Amino acid sequence: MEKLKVRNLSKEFTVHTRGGIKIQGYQNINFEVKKGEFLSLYGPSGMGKSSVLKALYRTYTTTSGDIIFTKENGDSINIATCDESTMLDLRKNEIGYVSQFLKVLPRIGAVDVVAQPLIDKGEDEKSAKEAAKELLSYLGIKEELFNVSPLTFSGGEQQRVNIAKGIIAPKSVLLLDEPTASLDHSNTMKVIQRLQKIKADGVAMIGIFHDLEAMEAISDKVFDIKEKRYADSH
Ligand SMILES: Nc1ncnc2c1ncn2[C@@H]1O[C@H](COP(=O)(O)OP(=O)(O)OP(=O)(O)O)[C@@H](O)[C@H]1O
Repeated sequence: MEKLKVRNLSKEFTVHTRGGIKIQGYQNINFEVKKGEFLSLYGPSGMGKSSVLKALYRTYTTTSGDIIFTKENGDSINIATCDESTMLDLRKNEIGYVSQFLKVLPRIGAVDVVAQPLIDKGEDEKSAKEAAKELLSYLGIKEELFNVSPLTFSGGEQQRVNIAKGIIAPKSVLLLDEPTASLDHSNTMKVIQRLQKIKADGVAMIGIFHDLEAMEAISDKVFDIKEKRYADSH
C-alpha cells in the first residue's frame, strides 16, 4: 500500500518583504513511498529537497499538486489541501519530522526530553525513561549527561538527542531532514541501523542525507530531484 504519494507537486515562493519577487522552489515532483520503505531525496543544494519535505509536513504550503496520505483503514487525505485541524491530527498521530536542530524547553534533562514522545503515546513514565536511557546510550551519550539540559550539549550531542527524541516513538510516516548532518560517520551509521529497525516495523520514511554511504545503506529508492525521477540503481 502506498503510504504517501506525491503528484505533480510544485512550489513557488513569494518573498513579500522583497516586493513580492518569486523564487522557484521545485517543480513537478512525483514519487511514492510504501509502508516499510525508505525513500531518499537526492540532488544538488538549492534544488528543493528540504522544501519538499516541509511540504509533506505542511510547514510550507504547496503551490500546486497533491500529497496523498493513506490511513491504515484505507481512507486518504490530501496534505496539500486538507484543513488545519486535520493536519494537526496527522502531525499528532501519523507523521513525525526530524530536522537537524534540537528544539527543547530549558531545564529539562536529556532523558526526560527523549522519554516524552513515549509518555505522550501512553507509555508509563518508568519504562519510557528506561527506553530513553537505552537509546541515548546506544547513540553514545555519556551517562553523566542524562539529567542535564541538552541546551548546553555540543552540536553533535544535541543532534543525537534530537534523533533519539524523533525516533523513539515512530508514527506511520517519518520525515528526516539531514538528521545526521553534524555526526561523524560511525555515529551516522549507528543511526542508520536504528532506522533499519524502524523500517522493518513498517514505518514509511522519507529522508535527506549528505553522507552517501548512509543514504545507500538505508534507501530502497532514491528520488533525484534534479532529474525528477528515481535514480537508476534503485
Ligand atoms: N521560506 C523560503 N522563502 C523563499 N525561498 C525559499 C524558502 N525556503 C526555501 N527557499 C528557496 O527554495 C529553493 C530550494 O531550497 P531548499 O532548502 O529546499 O533546497 P535543498 O535542495 O534542500 O538545498 P540544501 O541541500 O542546500 O539544503 C532555494 O532556492 C531556496 O532559496
